[in-house]
Amino acid sequence: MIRVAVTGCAGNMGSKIVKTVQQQDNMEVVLGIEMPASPLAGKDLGEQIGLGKMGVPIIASEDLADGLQEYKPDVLVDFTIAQAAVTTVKTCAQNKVNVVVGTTGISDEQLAEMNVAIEDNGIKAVISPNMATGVNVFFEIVGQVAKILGEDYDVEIIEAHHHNKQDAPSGTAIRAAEVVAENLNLSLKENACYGREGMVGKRPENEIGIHAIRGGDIVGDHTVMFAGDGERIEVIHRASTRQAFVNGVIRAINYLVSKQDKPVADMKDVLDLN
Ligand SMILES: NC(=O)C1=CN([C@@H]2O[C@H](COP(=O)(O)OP(=O)(O)OC[C@H]3O[C@@H](n4cnc5c(N)ncnc54)[C@H](OP(=O)(O)O)[C@@H]3O)[C@@H](O)[C@H]2O)C=CC1
Ligand SMILES: O=C(O)C1=N[C@H](C(=O)O)C[C@H](O)C1
Repeated sequence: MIRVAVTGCAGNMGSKIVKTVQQQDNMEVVLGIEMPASPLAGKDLGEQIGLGKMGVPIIASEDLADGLQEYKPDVLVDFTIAQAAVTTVKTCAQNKVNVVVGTTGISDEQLAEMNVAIEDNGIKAVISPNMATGVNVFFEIVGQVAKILGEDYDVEIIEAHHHNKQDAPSGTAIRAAEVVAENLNLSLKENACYGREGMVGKRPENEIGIHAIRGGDIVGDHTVMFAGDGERIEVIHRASTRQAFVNGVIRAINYLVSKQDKPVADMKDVLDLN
């Protein structure tokens, strides 16, 4: 059995990941982790997320190192917030626990910090801003369209998410922008435009627009628009339930444990899209 720990275990994603892991024949949840000083600490995980008593504890994240030593997970899955994810990955690395990280809003510096901890301590990690199979195929299509159309088409990326989302733009929108930039041989840093307001003037050539909508319970929509003279192409992915992401997490855990041959992989590796 693959022993799984879940940070953010009572959150939108964490709670669904716990439920789906428990339905697998080859894995089980052994530990849940919540916010520092969380009132959920010490409670039974199953009882807190509607599964009934599981005999699996929730601990607060300040006790993570002790929890990893005691419950010995093979993999920890993190869907929390960026700063928490960095601390969690470092603690996992020091305790030789592999990680699957879906948390977004992670800066380049934070990602570098995580990668150093992973490589220095010899653990493995799958890190991806979107675990859904369809989104990872969407990235491939977006890359191909960008390459075929070239620089004559203006690229605008629009994402929409629920009103509780903390980070903007979404990690998926940023990855889509990176894919476009790579395929057009452009620097994303130099050409990204995050929203527009006021007398912004004529659209610069090569600009990659990125726009975030927040409202209601939208699970996650991403559109990449390629606008040319007299026509446009829109590549769209819409997630209608979070189960699409959770299913990817299960695939990532299995891949990490049985096939992964490099320290840091992403869903392209998991889905064999390389
Ligand atoms: N890669 C992917 O496929 C996907 C990625 N995401 C990303 O996952 C992240 C979480 O999303 P979502 O589940 O909707 O968010 P939620 O706010 O529902 O869940 C986050 C959970 O993490 C907890 N938490 C916060 N800080 C810590 C900490 N230091 N230690 C342990 N737990 C902590 C929160 O506790 P509290 O509520 O008390 O603050 C909460 O229970 C986001 O970054 C989101 O963008 C989401 C969906 C898919
Ligand atoms: O916060 C969310 O909900 C989601 N976040 C991810 C992102 O930022 O890309 C993935 C998904 O769209 C849902």
